[in-house]
Amino acid sequence: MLAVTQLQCKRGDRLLFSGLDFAVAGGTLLHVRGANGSGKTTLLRSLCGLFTPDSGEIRWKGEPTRRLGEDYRRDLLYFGHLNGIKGDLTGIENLRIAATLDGDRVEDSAIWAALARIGLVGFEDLPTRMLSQGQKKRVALARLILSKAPLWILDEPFTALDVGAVDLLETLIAEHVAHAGIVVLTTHQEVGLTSGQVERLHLGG
Ligand SMILES: Nc1ncnc2c1ncn2[C@@H]1O[C@H](COP(=O)(O)OP(=O)(O)OP(=O)(O)O)[C@@H](O)[C@H]1O
Repeated sequence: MLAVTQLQCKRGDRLLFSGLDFAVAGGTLLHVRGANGSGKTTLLRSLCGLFTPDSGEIRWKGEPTRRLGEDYRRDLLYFGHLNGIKGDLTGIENLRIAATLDGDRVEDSAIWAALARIGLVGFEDLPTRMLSQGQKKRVALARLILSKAPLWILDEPFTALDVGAVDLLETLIAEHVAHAGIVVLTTHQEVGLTSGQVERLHLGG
């Protein structure tokens, strides 16, 4: 479903990777690994169309992603280093806006339920700038519960989460893969799955 051929990325004069080939089918977790600076974030941003590779092709359902444009972005949920959470807005408002931007119609009751599942009962109506770092991250992660996108691209999603939130995120990832979704992620920890495939890609030789 997601296929990369002969991808090459440079940052300045530094060649991060070249000739990168891989394909990921539904029901698969692709764990991208490599040392600090090996290009993991650059690869994930390339997959999302946020960074332009020097050469190579990224295809989704057989079509080049640059040609699919919006049709690809609708199928994609990207979770980057920045939470993408607006501090002046409440958790409810943030998730409502995120869903609208993703092109999803989501009922408010589903947003309240997502925030409850992620452990934010009682914090739904506070401006998110009043939440702790971990709580802000939980608001952002609630997007995973609400999203209908088949492709999740998650860059270090476990950072700043406590044990309970780590367990929940592992469960969400496992459920997504079990429902034939694709997860591409970078993390320094192992992620267990109850069903589906785990594949590994190592950057940096
Ligand atoms: N905006 C930028 N301009 C120039 N070089 C950059 C830029 N962003 C990243 N780089 C360089 O590209 C290389 C790869 O960075 P990238 O963030 O993709 O690595 P990473 O494997 O995700 O690292 P980490 O594990 O530390 O998060 C690094 O050497 C970094 O210095």
